[in-house]
Amino acid sequence: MVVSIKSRNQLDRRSSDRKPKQWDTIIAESVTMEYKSGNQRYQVLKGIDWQIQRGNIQILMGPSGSGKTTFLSILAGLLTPSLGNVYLLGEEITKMSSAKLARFRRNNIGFIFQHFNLFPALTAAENIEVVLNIKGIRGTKARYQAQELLEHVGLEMHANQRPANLSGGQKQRVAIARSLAGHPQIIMADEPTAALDSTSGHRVIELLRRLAKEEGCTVLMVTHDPRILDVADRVTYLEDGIVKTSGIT
Ligand SMILES: Nc1ncnc2c1ncn2[C@@H]1O[C@H](COP(=O)(O)OP(=O)(O)OP(=O)(O)O)[C@@H](O)[C@H]1O
Repeated sequence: MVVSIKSRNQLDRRSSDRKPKQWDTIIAESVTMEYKSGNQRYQVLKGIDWQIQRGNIQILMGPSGSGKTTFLSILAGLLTPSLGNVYLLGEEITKMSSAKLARFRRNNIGFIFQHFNLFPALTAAENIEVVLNIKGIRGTKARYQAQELLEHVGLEMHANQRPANLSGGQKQRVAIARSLAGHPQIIMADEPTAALDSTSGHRVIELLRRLAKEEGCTVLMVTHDPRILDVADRVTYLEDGIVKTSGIT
């Protein structure tokens, strides 16, 4: 896939340009992932070195099957790499026990997926309250914070609606509001605008931009959506299991 970007500054830099670790929210060191298929093993990720600085919006692009979702899942601590290390906010998540990692993810990462994953039986506000409850925020405080989060995404008037009564864009904004519960420092999103029409897509993109630029969240997105390039600080192009700086013009 050929995409255009405004400046070569958006391109990934090679490891010689790497900043000291304290500046980076996410660091991947030699990340390798092998899958097995019958007796065969094949490498989807081939020793990737990579990093993202705080407050950046980083986009991950690449052809279908190039390993974007696998890489995002490893960076999020949802998958363990075959080899290599991942550091989030200065902590090595690849060394954490599963309980510690689950706690770390809960406290620090907000996830946004293409298919919303909202609970259909719960209202927009309740969908957010559930996550707040998991994070130890309950009762009136959770109700208040859920309302505040819905205001943040412009959906305060829809707090009592169930997902079936919301448009795709509104559902995605509820999902974003939910991912912000507890103020995570990192937002990870897989195709957050893929299911949205142009207006809703732009609202979601603007929201993600505000989170990064006004609130210092680090946003990592897998996307094929060229509109997101307008707000991206950097674009990484993944191909054949490695990070390529070419292929983007
Ligand atoms: N659990 C798994 N077991 C075996 N192979 C897998 C597994 N998950 C992914 N793969 C394979 O690894 C490769 C990379 O998959 P991945 O989903 O990471 O790619 P992608 O770049 O996100 O693709 P797309 O843009 O189509 O979503 C694909 O060939 C896929 O079939």
